[in-house]
Amino acid sequence: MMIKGLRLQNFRNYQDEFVQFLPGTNILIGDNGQGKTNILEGIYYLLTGKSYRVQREQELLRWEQNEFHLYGDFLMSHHKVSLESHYRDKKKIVKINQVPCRRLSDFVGTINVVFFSPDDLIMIKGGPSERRRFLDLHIAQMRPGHVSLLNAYNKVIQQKSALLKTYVEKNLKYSQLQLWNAQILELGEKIIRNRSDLTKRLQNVSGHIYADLTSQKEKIQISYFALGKKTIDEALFEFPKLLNEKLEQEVERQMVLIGPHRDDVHILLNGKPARLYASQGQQRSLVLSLKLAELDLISQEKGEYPILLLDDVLSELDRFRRDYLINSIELSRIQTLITMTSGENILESGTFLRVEQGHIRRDP
Ligand SMILES: Nc1ncnc2c1ncn2[C@@H]1O[C@H](COP(=O)(O)OP(=O)(O)OP(=O)(O)O)[C@@H](O)[C@H]1O
Repeated sequence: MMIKGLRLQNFRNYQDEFVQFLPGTNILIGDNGQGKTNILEGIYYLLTGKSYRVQREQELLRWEQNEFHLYGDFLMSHHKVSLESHYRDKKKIVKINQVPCRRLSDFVGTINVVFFSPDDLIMIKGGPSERRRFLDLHIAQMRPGHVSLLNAYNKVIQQKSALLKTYVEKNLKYSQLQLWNAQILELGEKIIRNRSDLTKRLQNVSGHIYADLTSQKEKIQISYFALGKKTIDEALFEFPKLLNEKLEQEVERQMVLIGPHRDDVHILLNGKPARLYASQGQQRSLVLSLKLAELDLISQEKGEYPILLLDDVLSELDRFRRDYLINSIELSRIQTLITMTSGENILESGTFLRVEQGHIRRDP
């Protein structure tokens, strides 16, 4: 998969800018604060309907503007695909080949992307929601139905939470909560299965990569930890019982205590929780292994590598890991867009694109 061109209108610090990309490595080079990351963010938003950095589209609007447009030309299996995203008045319209899509899930995953930035270290040290987000974003690209599933599930959780907050005051009955539990069970089971399937595949691939990165000296184990149970089979078997057992406690605490919205991914490094014990360098290696595994899994399923976006990553890796990453990209001919600050001189070959105050030009 590759991106051939991108037009940004009123997106972040871009007024109206067009940029062409070539196969292989494209290096976005410039001083701090010129708009390098904004380009990657635009591509990521165009392909996933989400920003990697912020929750609200409002922040993506160029200051003082009330609408933005993004247009991208892509290649997938030698076919041209054009994607368009238009945001105005809190509404977004997305088009594939000029045809509007009704739902986000109709276009997410058309062209795949893997984003890697230093902020991703939060996947290791941050809370469970960061790890769930990583899984969900990957699954959504592979199985767009996962987006609808999560939306439906989150709505049910919100409705049940609202009911729990007024339960005593309105003198409600358990049977009313149990109606929501039936939906939590049905949707939650599918979410758990999707996430645990992906985790197993990630474990296989990233386990090998991590071992390679550490000359076979260190070992990682990754497993999906559902409903606080040791195995997925046990969690799914106990799910209906747990939902019933926790009702009283849920009423007392006024929150939904059982379901995949509280699950986690356990990452063990040499048998110990990475969240507690991994050093900075080990965290970087872990995230690098997971990202490379993501690339691999997408290519296994789609028959082509996704587009890789690397934001300020190379300068953070030591020589060995950087070379490992660059070799993997070059060997697999993955189209990669890399941001680099002027003067870093980490990469010598590739297409250089100079970014200066919201303007992009090809560097000779
Ligand atoms: N909504 C917005 N409207 C206009 N300009 C914005 C908006 N959001 C951010 N900017 C500007 O975009 C610039 C930051 O762009 P970006 O994050 O892409 O920088 P960068 O080139 O990647 O820098 P660094 O090397 O420091 O990471 C800043 O100058 C910021 O003021």
